[in-house]
Amino acid sequence: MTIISCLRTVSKPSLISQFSKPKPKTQQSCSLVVSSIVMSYDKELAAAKKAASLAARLCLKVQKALLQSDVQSKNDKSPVTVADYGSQALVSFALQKEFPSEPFSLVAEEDSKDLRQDGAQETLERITKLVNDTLASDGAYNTSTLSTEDVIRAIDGGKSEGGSHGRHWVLDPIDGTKGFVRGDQYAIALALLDEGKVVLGVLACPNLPLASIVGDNQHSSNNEVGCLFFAQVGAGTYMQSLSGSLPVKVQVTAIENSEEASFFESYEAAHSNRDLSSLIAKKLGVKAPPVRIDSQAKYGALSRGDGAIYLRFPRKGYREKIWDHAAGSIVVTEAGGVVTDAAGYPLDFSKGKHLNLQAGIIVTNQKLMPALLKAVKESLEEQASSL
Ligand SMILES: Nc1ncnc2c1ncn2[C@@H]1O[C@H](COP(=O)(O)O)[C@@H](OP(=O)(O)O)[C@H]1O
Ligand SMILES: [Mg+2]
Ligand SMILES: [Mg+2]
Ligand SMILES: [Mg+2]
Repeated sequence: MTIISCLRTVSKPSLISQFSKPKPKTQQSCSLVVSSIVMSYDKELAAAKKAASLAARLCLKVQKALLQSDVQSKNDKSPVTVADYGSQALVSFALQKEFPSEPFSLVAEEDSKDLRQDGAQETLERITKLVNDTLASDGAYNTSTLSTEDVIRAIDGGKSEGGSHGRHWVLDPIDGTKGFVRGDQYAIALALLDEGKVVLGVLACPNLPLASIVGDNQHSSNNEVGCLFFAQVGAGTYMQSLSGSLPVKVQVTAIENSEEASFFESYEAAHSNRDLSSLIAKKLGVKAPPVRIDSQAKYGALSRGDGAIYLRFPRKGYREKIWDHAAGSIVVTEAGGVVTDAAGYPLDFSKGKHLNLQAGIIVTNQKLMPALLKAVKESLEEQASSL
């Protein structure tokens, strides 16, 4: 049996242990190969790319036609649009359609509570029409028209709590809702957790240019927008255009001198402590001004070497959600980057919907991480002592 065919036979971790029993010689050599090779999630990745691309198509359509009346108010005051719900319904529906015989678990940002209120019927019908129109324009799932109840059911497919056992899809149907409403950057972010670890991630960034958004390259002749980043554990990170170009392998920047680095932070000032990031940048000798964009498009941009650092320091008490970082983190780590909390610990996606973090999230390449961690530590101490 060749390495490739051996890999294809292994679709569940439990099968790996079967290889450890005494076996004919060919299977023994196969078990050695399997134990040293990471599992393949090709089928899941293909489904995730398809679902996220479809959701991106829906979002693009809505963003074009966005009216202020589409914006509802949620308890946490963040705007939720018909595109958030439509995107979640589509991805949830598509994944269930792709894997009909497997248990389905989806941890996702939205739920249908507001859509079940009196007066929300018209919004629900608009979402349902959008979902049906998008499915029909693609023709991929060969499905009959969905009812409003089907759409509610699909949205509420995302009620899982996640955790350290089994498989859970993790979805942010529109990350960067504020950017979406402004007409700026946003992402459809989909990841898969297996036994608490992120094993694949897809970021559809409909407004992100294919050319670099940082430094000299930003004046490239290629002004096409719409990127799809995808990564699978052990298999690297790739980018293609949402219009379907061939994927290219991407790598984080190789910069070793922090003075040449430029850094990303949130566009929204309320999402991260800018005084702290500018103190850190100063300690590192960073000369370029911060690049401020919404959503996990920051992780996508970093994965292909636009900029070198991402700094995120929410206010005290804010709890980060796994759907805001799961897909982005594997897209960066598979491209050779490092994603940790402010104390240098890896992010733990196995504890349910939230991440338990020390102070913030920092991202850079392996060479710059030690200097970045030192600058973060010193800056946090300085800020604390000045209070
Ligand atoms: N006060 C706050 N601090 C940090 N993050 C916040 C925040 N309020 C909202 N967010 C999160 O920041 C995400 C956007 O990230 P960014 O700042 O990188 O654009 C939002 O995702 P949604 O837009 O999906 O709600 C939301 O989950
Ligand atoms: Mg939100
Ligand atoms: Mg989000
Ligand atoms: Mg969101």
